[in-house]
Order: sequence, then structure tokens, then C-alpha cells
Amino acid sequence: MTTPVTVPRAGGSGERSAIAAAGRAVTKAYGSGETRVVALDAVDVDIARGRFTAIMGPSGSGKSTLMHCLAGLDTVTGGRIWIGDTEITTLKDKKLTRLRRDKIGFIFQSFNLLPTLNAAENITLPMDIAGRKVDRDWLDRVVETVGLAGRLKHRPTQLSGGQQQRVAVARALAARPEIIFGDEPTGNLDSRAGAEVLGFLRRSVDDLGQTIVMVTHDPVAASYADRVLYLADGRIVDEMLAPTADAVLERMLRFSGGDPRTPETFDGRGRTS
Ligand SMILES: Nc1ncnc2c1ncn2[C@@H]1O[C@H](COP(=O)(O)OP(=O)(O)OP(=O)(O)O)[C@@H](O)[C@H]1O
Repeated sequence: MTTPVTVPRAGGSGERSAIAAAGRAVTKAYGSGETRVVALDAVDVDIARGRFTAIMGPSGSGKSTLMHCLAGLDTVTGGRIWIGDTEITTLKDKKLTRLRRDKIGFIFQSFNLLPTLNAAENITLPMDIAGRKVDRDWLDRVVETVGLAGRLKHRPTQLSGGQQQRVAVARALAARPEIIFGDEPTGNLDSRAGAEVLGFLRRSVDDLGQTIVMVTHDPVAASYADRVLYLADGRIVDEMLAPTADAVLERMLRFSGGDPRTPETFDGRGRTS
């Protein structure tokens, strides 16, 4: 086993490494010959444990590809990736599947809940499938953190979009994963419900010590993070610590040469379409 990086501790993580996930020279190419697309071009990245990291960048810059590779959902063309101390780029399928199940939580844009199960059953489903014992005290804390205490018996159709996404957040948190990846987790929510879910993600980092990586187009969503990584053409070209929505928006405009229509289109609230 190799520990990829030695960086100053982010704090609060006891004896554990300060890095929850890392990539070195991560390269991902699709196709070959004239149709070859380099989605990730030798990316080096460290994701701090117990922190909230947002990944931003123009459409096609490689955000989803980076997230999928870091989460072991996609293979790399070159380079190495670690989740905690485990290098995943050398893992065989079965071990990778187990690692994803045990160490990684996912929150997608579409909430991916099972309609026939109630909220509580949806939350514990991954652990039930894995045959893992549910830690009731932890579950209570998670449910309280995401504000679902009165809704556990409800089925997804009896919940609002924001509440459904809170169930998905609780499901991701319940198994105490090493890291949670979110692919535009508030992309399908109106701004109020989105703010609520982002507030709960923030609380799970602050109160529960969770590590979160989130791909987003939305400067307001990014402002909930501790750090924003900016991708362009498959490379990390910039980062921002303690981002504010205005600073993120300004940064996006600067990238697009001051023209808010390129590379993405903004609506009146600074969101991108
Ligand atoms: N399965 C694939 N086959 C071929 N090319 C792909 C594939 N998936 C992604 N790409 C290409 O890789 C590049 C990066 O795509 P990716 O989806 O990671 O970008 P993104 O920043 O997440 O974009 P968006 O914001 O539009 O979701 C793009 O040029 C895309 O066309």
C-alpha cells in the first residue's frame, strides 16, 4: 500500500489520513484516432477529509468524468486513484464493487429512491443488501441532521422533491462512508429545496465529519463548499477556498472572457442552464 500524499492535516480526523481521496496523473481518454477525446488530462487532486469540495467548470470540461473515476465508477486510461489508503486503480472488479459499497456514498440528481419502500427503508436499503448491521444511534443522528424525523414512514411519492433528496442524503450518510460523491445533487430542486439540501450536506460535514465531493454548475451551491476546484479541458486550472456565490460567479465569468453566455448560459439568479 502506498500513501499518495503528505499534506497538512485538515484537522479533526484523529489518526486517519487527512486525505479521503487522491488522484495522480489521472488521465481518461475516450475513442481513438481522430475521434479521441481526452476528458481528463493528467489530473492531480487531493480531497481533504471532513471537508466539502465542489467541482466546477464549463460543460464538457471533465467534471463528471473526474467524479466517476474518483468514485471507481469508471476506469482510467492512466494514472492512480486512492480512496483513503486503498489504491482503487489496481483493484479487481469484485473488490472494487465491495469498496464502493462499503466506503462510498452517492447522491444523484434524480433521487434514485425505490417507490415501494418508505423513507426509513430506503435509507437502510444499501446496508440491508450488504447484510450490515444498522447503527441505530447513528441513524437517529443522521435522520435528525437531515430533518426527516417526522417523515420516515412516508413513501417517496408522499414526499416533496427536497424531502426525497434528503432521504437520498440520509441513505448516503447512514452507512458512514469514507466519502460521498454528489452529481449535481440539487440540479432537480427549486432554489428553496436546493438550499435546504445543501444546508444538510453542510451540516453533515460540520457536525458528522463527513467528506463530500459535489459536481455543480451553480455558484450558490458551490458557496456551501469549503473549496471549489475548477476544471477546464480536462485539467484543474484553479481553486478557491471559502467561496462565496459572487466570487464563484465572477470567477466563472472571467473564465468565459466576461461573456455570461459562454461557456454556459446563466439565468437571472446566477445559476447555469
Ligand atoms: N462515454 C463517452 N464517450 C465519448 N466521449 C465522452 C464520454 N463521456 C464523456 N465524454 C467526453 O469527455 C469530455 C468530458 O465529459 P464530462 O461529461 O466529464 O464533462 P462535464 O464537465 O461533466 O460536462 P457537463 O457539465 O456538460 O455534464 C467531453 O468532451 C465529453 O464529450
